[in-house]
Amino acid sequence: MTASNLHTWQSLPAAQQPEWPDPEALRSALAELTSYPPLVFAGECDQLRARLAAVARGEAFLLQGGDCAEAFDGVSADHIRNKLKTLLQMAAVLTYAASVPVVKVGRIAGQYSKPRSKSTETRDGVTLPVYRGDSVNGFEFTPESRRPDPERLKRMYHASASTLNLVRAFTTGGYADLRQVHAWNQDFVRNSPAGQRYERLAKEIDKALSFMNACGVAPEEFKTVEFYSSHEALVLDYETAMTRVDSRTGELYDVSGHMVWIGERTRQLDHAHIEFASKVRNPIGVKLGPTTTVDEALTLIERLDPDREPGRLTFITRMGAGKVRDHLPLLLEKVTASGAQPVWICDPMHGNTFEAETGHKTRRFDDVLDEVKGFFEVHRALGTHPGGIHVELTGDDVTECVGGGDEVLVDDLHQRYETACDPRLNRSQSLDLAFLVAEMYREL
Ligand SMILES: O=C[C@H](O)[C@H](O)COP(=O)(O)O
Ligand SMILES: C=C(OP(=O)(O)O)C(=O)O
Repeated sequence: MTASNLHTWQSLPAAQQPEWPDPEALRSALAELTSYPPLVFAGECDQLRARLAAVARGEAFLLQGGDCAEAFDGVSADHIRNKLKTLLQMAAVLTYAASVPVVKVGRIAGQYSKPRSKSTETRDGVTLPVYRGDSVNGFEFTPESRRPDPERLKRMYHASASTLNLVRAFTTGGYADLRQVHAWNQDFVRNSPAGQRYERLAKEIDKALSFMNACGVAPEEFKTVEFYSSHEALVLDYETAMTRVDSRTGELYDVSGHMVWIGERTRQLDHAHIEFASKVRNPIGVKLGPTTTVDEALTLIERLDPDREPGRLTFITRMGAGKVRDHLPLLLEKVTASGAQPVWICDPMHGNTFEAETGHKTRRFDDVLDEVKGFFEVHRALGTHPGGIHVELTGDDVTECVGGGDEVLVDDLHQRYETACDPRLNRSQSLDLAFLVAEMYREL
């Protein structure tokens, strides 16, 4: 793969791209981005591919999660720590309670662009461009803020760099040390039912660690955590500007994140996003909604993983709780019969969104759980591996999804509804989900 054929996507239709009003400003921002250092190293992407290959073989479980849309003003130590803490707690639950190695991937350090159902938004008779993520325009409903501004692509790079820097510091500098399992459970979550359940599990982990310590075993793996970044590769100009030739191999890598995925709205086989993804060596995810046909899934494999390399391709199914049991079996059966071995994970969020009577976009925790259950049932019936979950979550105590052990009611939604786009699980709902998924995994 050479840099010269990276641009082939530009002759194809590209859905969901911003309409930048000033082409010269765009060119200048992209030229600057092209000169910036990579955010991740190609060798790390290869390492993640190897970890995902273990998931594809049924030897590990993928936990992918984070914000629906990261925001520039969310780049603070507290926000980043809380998100990471949530993922570390979920991973501890899954590893200990389901006895499976967990590959940890954040929707983090690059998740700044959103595909939208409509290109405009109307309020009180005023129509403006829709908010497409902080990489494109502002959330505030004013003409100035909603005007796409390519300078934001540079801010996205810097916000991703600061986030990743802190994540690397936390995960290798002692914060993610397994002996900190209790410390991750301080603050508001501690007294929730999930927090209390977690505390009991953390005590067991402590005991196991003390026992191993007494036996003279203190593996380095307990002190640091391998953690990877991922985001939707949506704004192709940005992703292209962040793609580099790997000096070791001469191959192209999108160095804006370790893993990138193509969304449900941009996975058309003859469109630009799949063409772009086919050119880079990163692990690639593709969202598969309920309308996905067997032919589409097989062609995606042909386009993105022609060598059938385990770990290269992850199918992220997001069918909806009411559809997963009907739509997933045929896809899974035919893809497996074709000899391909993608990783299959379940996004139980995007097929289960609805508008509550209060006007908030929300999701029911029970629907989220039911979709994961359906996903596990289908895999169990076909003898394939339910490889992981992909969740929109936050470490903060928000009220965006209804239900969970520390129940959020529809009437509570207005209290701390902070998302810029879709509703996320809060920390205790995320922990609830991890415990329930661990139970499902144990029963396989
Ligand atoms: O996260 C997914 C999509 O970007 C989101 O669901 C689109 O939301 P919309 O239907 O409000 O545009
Ligand atoms: C837009 C998203 O999901 P989907 O493409 O599945 O709708 C997302 O995960 O942010």
